[in-house]
Amino acid sequence: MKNYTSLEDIENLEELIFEARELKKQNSAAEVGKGKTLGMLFFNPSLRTRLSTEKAAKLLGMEVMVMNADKDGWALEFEDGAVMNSNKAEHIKEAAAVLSQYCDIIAVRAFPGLVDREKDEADVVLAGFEKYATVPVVNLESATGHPLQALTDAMTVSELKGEKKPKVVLTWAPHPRALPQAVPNSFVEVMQKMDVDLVVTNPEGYDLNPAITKDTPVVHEQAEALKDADFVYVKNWSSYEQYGKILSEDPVWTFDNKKLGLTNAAKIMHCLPVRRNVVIADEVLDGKNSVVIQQAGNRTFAAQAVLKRILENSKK
Ligand SMILES: NCCC[C@H](NC(=O)CCC(=O)O)C(=O)O
Ligand SMILES: NC(=O)OP(=O)(O)O
Repeated sequence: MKNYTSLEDIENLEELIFEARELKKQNSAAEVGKGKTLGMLFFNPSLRTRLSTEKAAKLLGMEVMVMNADKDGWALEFEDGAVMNSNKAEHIKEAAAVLSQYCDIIAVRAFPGLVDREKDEADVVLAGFEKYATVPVVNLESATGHPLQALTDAMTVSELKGEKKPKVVLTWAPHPRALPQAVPNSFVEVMQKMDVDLVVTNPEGYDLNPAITKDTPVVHEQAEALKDADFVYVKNWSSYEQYGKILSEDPVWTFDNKKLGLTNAAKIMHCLPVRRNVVIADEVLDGKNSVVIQQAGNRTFAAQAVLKRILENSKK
């Protein structure tokens, strides 16, 4: 693994999950990152990604530098050939090259604008770092994907599934704000790599990018999709078709105990942060089927597995 910017960077998912689960058992410091520095740039807020990735790096012996790049850094220009006579003070060419001298791995969080689909799909911030950094780059949630979350989700399913091939349902839920498709995109991509029956359910108008769902069934009847589910991943996203729009806030899609009753006593997952009683009802989040805390706990070990792979690879 050279970079970790999308699920495509995983050579063998099963091995990587195994590694993360082994690291969880050890939960102890290693030497592989000694003398190496992780630099993390956040263009958006974070609790889990920021702290679990920092913890993961430290467990590997790395030094960590974190910057709220949106607030504390110079406004960055990403366009090639731009005449920088407006509000952007620094070009990604210099920023990435300079950071590459301070860091052995650069990790970046940059959400989409949710206005211009083409622009978001170009993932300019992450792609800019990938292009101009001379060290490995890790995606901490970009405009289109959240692969560290997805690896965590895959690890959590692997820990909790029984002998039989599980039915995994990704269901849309309402939310007052327009949210990215990054988390559901990466969840679909990672589940497609696993031995599970995956179904996506969402209201009409909320179908994810068909280039991502591919032949995964997309059902507009939530109750039908939830039938016999062993895992339900609840998540809001804004419309992909009417890009970035909120088309519905219908509470009929909120995940409550009645919905849980339609499943095969499913484990309930969410990446967090979650809006209680809008996305998922208290009774579910506080009930025994919720695994969201275990899921968030696994973030450390998924990140550790990825950073370890990158460090080992860059030693060669
Ligand atoms: N990193 C995990 C989720 C981040 C983001 N959620 C949010 O922005 C929720 C914020 C709110 O509830 O206002 C998302 O859905 O991609
Ligand atoms: N799940 C997740 O990425 O959480 P944060 O946004 O708090 O990092």
